[in-house]
Amino acid sequence: MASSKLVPFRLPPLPTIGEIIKLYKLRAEKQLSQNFLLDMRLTDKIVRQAGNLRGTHVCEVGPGPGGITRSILNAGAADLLVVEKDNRFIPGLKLLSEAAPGKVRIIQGDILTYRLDRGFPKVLTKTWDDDPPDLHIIGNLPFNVSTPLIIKWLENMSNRSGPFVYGRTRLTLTFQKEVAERLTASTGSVQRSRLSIMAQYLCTVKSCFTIPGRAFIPKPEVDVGVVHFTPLVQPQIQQPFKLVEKVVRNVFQFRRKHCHKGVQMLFPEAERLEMTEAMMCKADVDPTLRPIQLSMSNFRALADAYSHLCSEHQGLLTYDFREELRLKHLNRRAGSVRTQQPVCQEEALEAAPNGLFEARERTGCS
Ligand SMILES: C[S@@+](CC[C@H](N)C(=O)[O-])C[C@H]1O[C@@H](n2cnc3c(N)ncnc32)[C@H](O)[C@@H]1O
Repeated sequence: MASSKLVPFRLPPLPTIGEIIKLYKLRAEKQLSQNFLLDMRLTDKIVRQAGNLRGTHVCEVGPGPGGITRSILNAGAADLLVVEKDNRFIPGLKLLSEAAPGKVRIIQGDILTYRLDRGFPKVLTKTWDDDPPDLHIIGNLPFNVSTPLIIKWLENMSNRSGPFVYGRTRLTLTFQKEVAERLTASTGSVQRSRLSIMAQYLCTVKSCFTIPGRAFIPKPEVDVGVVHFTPLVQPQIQQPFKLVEKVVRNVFQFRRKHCHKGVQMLFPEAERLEMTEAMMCKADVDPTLRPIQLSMSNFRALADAYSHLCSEHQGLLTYDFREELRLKHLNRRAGSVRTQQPVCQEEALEAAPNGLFEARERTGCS
């Protein structure tokens, strides 16, 4: 931990966030989904969810006018790296950096591509089975960035790359409330989805609190959930991320049907029924359970059984039923050109193997 850990720090009096917004004419860009938090009690509350920040290193993603940034500094962070895409916010962030000399590093860049594995000193690194490192990531990002970002970071977590080269780096992030509910949903809950399994097999995921939309300027259409992630020492599924993602995506394909329907789509049409039966038997999972009723140990058993089948059947791991469907459709179309029969996408779906037709019944993103 940095030596400033023991020295309490408070920012000197500064213009309020509202005044900063006026001073630098920081009108929120609707197309960038910018919504600002001006209430320091709320920004302090978000930052408290990360735990004790005294003397730690922090990366804040999307600081904007700097409300959360101030709370992080007041919480005693020794080193704060902020990554902000929109250059209009840089002068306001520089003002903050001058008020906290030597503590703030400003990067104007995109967090989706920024190399966080190079952003902090290597001495911070802890081994994976040790306690988490003195490094936290905190951010209130637009929803269209926070979801792809957490998916990317979950994969980084499983490979111990990106921000996880330092060990089990903790994350405190905001999401649209419905996404926060999916991330934390337990077995049987209607919010249980692909995101629930992917996040929970790798981390302890804690729903911290909800911020009503009216707390933001301008007010978004939705409420916001604050979620805290701590990577697990032992992931609950011991298979490569891509394999787990494939199994979970296929199972949730038909979220209202029995889970074997989604499992079927992991296999080429010719062997579909036989291999689905083999997989369900090996996993010892009741094929009539709905995807939301499957526990983490059911998903672990399914991923292990699929991995076993992939080791016995070359090419299975790369099989994608959507590609098979696409080729089938193209062949039919070529045939119809020859015979002057019109063929449309609807007909291709009707002719598709059992299950694909039901794909059209899917509700929302799982
Ligand atoms: C919802 S606003 C929140 C601003 C501030 N954190 C707050 O709570 O008031 C999101 C911020 O993230 C920034 N941002 C959006 N996409 C980004 C990206 N890909 N990388 C870094 N910053 C991004 C926006 O410019 C904006 O400042």
